[in-house]
Amino acid sequence: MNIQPHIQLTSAQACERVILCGDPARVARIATLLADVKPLASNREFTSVSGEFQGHQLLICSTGIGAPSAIIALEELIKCGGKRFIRVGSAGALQSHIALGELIIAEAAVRDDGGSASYAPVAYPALANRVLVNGLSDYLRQHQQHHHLGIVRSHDSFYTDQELDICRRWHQLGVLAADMETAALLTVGRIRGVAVAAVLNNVVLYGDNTVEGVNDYTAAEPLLMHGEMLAARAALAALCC
Ligand SMILES: O=P(O)(O)O[C@H]1O[C@H](CO)[C@@H](O)[C@H]1O
Ligand SMILES: O=c1cc[nH]c(=O)[nH]1
Repeated sequence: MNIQPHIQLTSAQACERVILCGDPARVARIATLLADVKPLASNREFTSVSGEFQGHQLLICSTGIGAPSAIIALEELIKCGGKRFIRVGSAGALQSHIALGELIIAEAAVRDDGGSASYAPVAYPALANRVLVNGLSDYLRQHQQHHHLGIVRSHDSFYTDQELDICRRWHQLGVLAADMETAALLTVGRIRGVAVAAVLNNVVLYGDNTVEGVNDYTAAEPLLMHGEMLAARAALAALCC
């Protein structure tokens, strides 16, 4: 049984259903929704726990920031038996009708990342798994939670001098929000034949300062924590239906 070099898991911890998130601290917060939680591994940016939800075994694993580490986590989790993945992430809105803490379900993603480009030309679409997308939106609709469905953009840069112009361009094209991992996860998931989707918590209003918005995304911010836990509940429902 080979131990995967980065996530430090083996197929002995096999779990078909997986929640992915960027921040390792989010793993413990999402795990409060599970029963029988067991810490599995913590290596670099990859922290994982297992647990049970409504009779189903699940794994939660952090992926760090950006496409390369997200792809590494996805590839190694697939080797450990992962088949269905939902990213519970955060994003910055690219449209002014998206409020703080509101959720965005990615139907597809603009591939402005370098990681997915090493797998397929950018003309290859980054498309979410339809069953998981429906599961996420069904849960939010049933719980009367206003949410958004559409295209997000995944990027590699935070601090270039062109960020405002880049955001304005994708805003004009109707893209809903920006994150850094969704496009890579959707692309590599498709290529590997596993189901992947993403539900993103809006932590920055369109037009507001991105750095300040990301800085405010802490466990002390109730609106953003509400969005995070709602995203996690929707992901659990979609993975376990
Ligand atoms: O909160 P997570 O899931 O990490 O998502 C977003 O936050 C990070 C940037 O601050 C990037 O990883 C971006 O995709
Ligand atoms: O623009 C943004 C805001 C939050 N997180 C991102 O990845 N991008």
